[in-house]
Amino acid sequence: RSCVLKLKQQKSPLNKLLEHLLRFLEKRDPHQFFAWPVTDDIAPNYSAIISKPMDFSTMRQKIDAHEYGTLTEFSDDFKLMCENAIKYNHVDTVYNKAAKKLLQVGMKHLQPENMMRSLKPLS
Ligand SMILES: COc1ccc(Br)cc1-c1nc(N)nc2[nH]cnc12
Repeated sequence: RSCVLKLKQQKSPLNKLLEHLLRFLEKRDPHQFFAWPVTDDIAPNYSAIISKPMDFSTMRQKIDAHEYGTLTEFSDDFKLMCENAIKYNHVDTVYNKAAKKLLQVGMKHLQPENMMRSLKPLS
């Protein structure tokens, strides 16, 4: 029984990388606009305008459920999250601006050649 538990606790290298990247990206959302799903209460008619919502808590659940097979799938959800905020919110809002900034920072660090920059503390 204990060996089964041990196997369960083993994190795959990809999952370790994704958890590190998620923490790195969450730090760049100080207002926590992207920490939780956007509700229609917060943003009127959001669910009618945004067909595929995404947020950091959902991404964490997907990591824990091993739903990301590749780094690209993780990056795609990150881009979707930012693009939703850019689409729903007018260009002169804090949310649109924060999403553009977060997307720019995220894409910089999600490029393989730049990955070492955000992974150095791990090595
Ligand atoms: C979870 O969302 C929020 C939480 C707290 C606060 Br204040 C605002 C939002 C929020 N509001 C809008 N209009 N668009 C978004 N895109 C991502 N976040 C948001």
